Amino acid sequence: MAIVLGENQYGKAENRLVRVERDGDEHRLVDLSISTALAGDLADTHLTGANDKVLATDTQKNTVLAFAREGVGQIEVYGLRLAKHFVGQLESIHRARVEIEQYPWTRLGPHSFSRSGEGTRLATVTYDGSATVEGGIKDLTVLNTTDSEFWGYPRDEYTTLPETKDRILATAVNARWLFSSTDVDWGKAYDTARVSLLEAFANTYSFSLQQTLYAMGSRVLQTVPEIAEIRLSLPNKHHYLTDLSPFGLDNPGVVFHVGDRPYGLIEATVKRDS
Ligand SMILES: O=c1[nH]c(=O)c2[nH]c(=O)[nH]c2[nH]1
Repeated sequence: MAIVLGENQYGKAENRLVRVERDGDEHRLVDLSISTALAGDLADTHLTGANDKVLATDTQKNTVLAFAREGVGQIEVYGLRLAKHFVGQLESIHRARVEIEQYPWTRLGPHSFSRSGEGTRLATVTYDGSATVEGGIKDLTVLNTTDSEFWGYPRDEYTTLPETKDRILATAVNARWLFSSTDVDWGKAYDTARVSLLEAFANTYSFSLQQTLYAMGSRVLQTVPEIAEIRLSLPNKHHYLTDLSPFGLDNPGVVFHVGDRPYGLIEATVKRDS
């Protein structure tokens, strides 16, 4: 039986990096997690342990930190700088993937901040001679207290879910979008995509989370021309109306208990037809 090495990559995962920008009395904060992953002519280290083609993961970590000295800027640009550097560094490295998460902070004062819930910004840059950039957002928790129904689904011997003409709809948006170019105003694209997701969620009268997902994805494609497609993964954060009748109380849509798990997970890609 022949045994061969399959696909492989290696890197330093989840480098946590905070950069403080002190130009002036009002400081700015950049809070990131960066994961690097390199691939290429790396059979030797797996098969014989010869490491002459391996850019050490410790070196990758140091590079991530050293590059931040000069400035981070938009995370897509920082990712592109790093990915191109890694591929240029050793003949053996053919592809670099840099995944960045940027945690949001709200200003409290000139040098004070609080972590905010406006969603974690994501960027994944892949460089193998040409560059691919994906943006995204995760942990953007949203909720509509009404304008959500779910009914008309088939019933079989295992169906117990009552149909509803009024429910809470809540999710934590997890979205990734593929840019068709690297010549993009990254900050504007992110802000526009984020606002579009929120507006479409808030303004869609929903008959299913699937319908809301499609509306959210469509809105992003309508408002950010450089985005070719968007993948959405939306957990349905179920809110169950609590039965208060044992206590002699009614419950006209006031008290809910929130289900943790299991949860519905609604996922789809929305893309341009071309
Ligand atoms: O929006 C929903 N989509 C579903 O597919 C589904 N399934 C379910 O039990 N509740 C819901 N809600």
